[in-house]
Amino acid sequence: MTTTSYPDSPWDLPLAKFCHKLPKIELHAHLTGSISRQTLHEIWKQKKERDPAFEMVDPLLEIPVGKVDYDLETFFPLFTRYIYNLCNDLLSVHYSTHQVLTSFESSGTCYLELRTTPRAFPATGMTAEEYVSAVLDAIDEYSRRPETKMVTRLILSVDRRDTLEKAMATVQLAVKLRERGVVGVDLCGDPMKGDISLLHPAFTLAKSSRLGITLHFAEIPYPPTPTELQTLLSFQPDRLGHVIHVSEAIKDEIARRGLALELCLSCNIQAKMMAEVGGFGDHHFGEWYKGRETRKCGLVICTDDVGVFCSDLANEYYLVAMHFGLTKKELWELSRNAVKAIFAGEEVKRRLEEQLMEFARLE
Ligand SMILES: CNc1ncnc2c1ncn2[C@@H]1O[C@H](COP(=O)(O)O)[C@@H](O)[C@H]1O
Repeated sequence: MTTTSYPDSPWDLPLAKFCHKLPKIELHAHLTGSISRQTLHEIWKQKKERDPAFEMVDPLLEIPVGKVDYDLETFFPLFTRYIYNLCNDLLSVHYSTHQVLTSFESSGTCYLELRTTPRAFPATGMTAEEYVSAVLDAIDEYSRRPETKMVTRLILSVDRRDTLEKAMATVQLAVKLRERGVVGVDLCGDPMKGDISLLHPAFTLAKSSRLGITLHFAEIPYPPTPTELQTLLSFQPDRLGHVIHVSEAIKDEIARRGLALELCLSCNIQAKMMAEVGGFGDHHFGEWYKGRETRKCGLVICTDDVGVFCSDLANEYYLVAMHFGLTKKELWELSRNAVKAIFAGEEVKRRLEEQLMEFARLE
């Protein structure tokens, strides 16, 4: 059935179509984790054609279609042992970024803050700055196409295992590339590794440079240092990702600061990150949404790693409606509220707000 068989008003569309059509804001998407298996396969095929001796296993065998049950033990090595070795040159970085942007836009994303960890590839001689530059070139090229409507900005990620020197270099790179669309910094990586307190000066620099700060927060019940959450809050973040294993006192503190939360349902459920492995209805989105008048935080629905967990942003909104009973109007409000949490400036916010108001008037 084609969309033309439905009435023009989005409010009359079946829920799944409505979720697709709704202009949505994506604020937590890791570039490499958002590359689809098909795109990885195409990159692999091109490499194999150029060099028959190329030895890597086909991505469709390494990451079989339909497999989404990666947990924290199996998830991180997928990048370090496999995808980073495949996407390690200008061509593959440019192509994969283009494909990721295309799929976000086709799931109805109107504003995307993509994030990636600057890294050098000794095997091909590409430096960390060249890597980020290649990503920005691909974003530029995509954004300039007349048919592109989605606005894209970039966040640079510090990995929890980075040295302070590397973390400082990432923040300095973010400052240097601000004019090209870098809006903030993130702290990510395997939550079971690293002493993040060593990275404090890097986030102090990010704050004083007026970059947005978002941090992966409370992904596991017992982080490597017991005071990790207090330390992370001392980095003065604007937004927090995941926010799973938090005490009532920390929840109150998050609300007191009015931080925005980037919540990634499919990732948390598939990777079994919740204390009690339950269904979607047990996700903490429900608690924050129900208590939104008491604990006033921006709640932003995000995908995290759509290439691995295979649920796009439209489907994440659909899951929210199905499992927490949100109406179409409430889904629209969720997206509209997410605009307040973006790191881009007032002009972009104003345009997104207009776009959402325009969508609402179509009734
Ligand atoms: C459970 N969710 C998560 N928690 C923590 N870190 C995550 C993550 N999902 C992805 N990453 C981080 O993002 C990198 C891949 O994208 P980029 O190479 O940066 O584009 C991963 O290697 C990991 O460090």
